[in-house]
Amino acid sequence: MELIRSLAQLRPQHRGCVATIGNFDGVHRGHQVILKQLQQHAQALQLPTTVIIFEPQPQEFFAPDRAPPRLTRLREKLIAFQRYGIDRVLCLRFAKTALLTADTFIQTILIEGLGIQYLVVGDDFRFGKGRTGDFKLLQQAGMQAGFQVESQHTFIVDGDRVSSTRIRQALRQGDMQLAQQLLGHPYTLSGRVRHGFQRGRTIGFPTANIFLHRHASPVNGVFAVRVHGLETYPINGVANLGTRPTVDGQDLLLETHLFDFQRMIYGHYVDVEFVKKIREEQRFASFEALKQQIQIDAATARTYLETHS
Ligand SMILES: Cc1cc2nc3c(=O)[nH]c(=O)nc-3n(C[C@H](O)[C@H](O)[C@H](O)COP(=O)(O)O)c2cc1C
Ligand SMILES: Nc1ncnc2c1ncn2[C@@H]1O[C@H](COP(=O)(O)OP(=O)(O)OP(=O)(O)O)[C@@H](O)[C@H]1O
Repeated sequence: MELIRSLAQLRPQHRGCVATIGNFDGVHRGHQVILKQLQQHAQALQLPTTVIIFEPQPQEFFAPDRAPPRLTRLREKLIAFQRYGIDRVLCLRFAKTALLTADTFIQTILIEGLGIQYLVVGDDFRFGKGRTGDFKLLQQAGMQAGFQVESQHTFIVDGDRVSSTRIRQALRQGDMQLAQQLLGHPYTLSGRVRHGFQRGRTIGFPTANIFLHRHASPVNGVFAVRVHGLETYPINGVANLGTRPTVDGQDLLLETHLFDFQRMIYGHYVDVEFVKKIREEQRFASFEALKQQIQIDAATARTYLETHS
């Protein structure tokens, strides 16, 4: 898969493709339907697939303080696109794209930049300055410029539209099963294991730490987890995602204690799959009280994972 980081990087060989546009936060089941459609048309037309995304995401650009925490960072989206067989990703800097009217967006990006032949979008897709562009406008432009546009029906689970907002809500409520159903895969956070303050090992719970480098996460609290990327099979564990109020922590940290595992894993890149929420993070009166609770959490997680494999 090829990543094209700006319009300026587009070359004549990138022209002629089957494309879609959007945030694709979570690359959830609604998005997956679009990606599948894209592939089918690309195969029929013998053209490559191109996904157009924006960085930062529009909400993060317009209201950075109010934007909800992302489900997937750029790296995770790219891994998902690759998994779904996408050929190219055009990642546009939204600061520039935000200024384009819908007509200019179509002309400069879709027609002159990519020379698209076929476009697939969701039925509520909006774009361009003031979100004035829609399926109808795309269709009119397509008739003039010679490309086809298809609108995909809203993908629904249990009577409601699958959306990144709904997935965030499920995660906030600790409903990992619903989140998985909407995502089409379990919710996972990835990162490199770093050194912690090493108090964990003094209480018998050494942890693999992943700094999330962000202010907010869609999930918080204590979870039964499966960690991928260390062995050929997943390793069970118990994790806390939070700021560790008991030890006056500040940064958002994902700390995982792996069961029956002793290897040094600093520097390893791992995927932590959130299987079951156990409880919210709390401030404990003492480190001893926290230790006792972690013992209970570990036993709860172990039992759950062993009985739900
Ligand atoms: C399963 C588990 C649950 C935890 N729950 C909490 C919690 O509720 N409140 C809290 O302040 N810290 C919690 N922690 C984080 C501990 O404060 C942290 O692991 C401890 O301070 C040791 O960190 P260090 O090894 O980086 O020094 C939890 C850690 C684990 C592994
Ligand atoms: N449930 C769905 N069914 C069909 N198409 C969808 C669905 N969710 C998103 N899409 C489409 O996928 C493409 C990329 O979506 P994007 O993430 O930008 O939009 P969105 O509608 O804001 O999604 P979300 O609400 O999930 O964040 C768009 O064309 C959008 O219309």
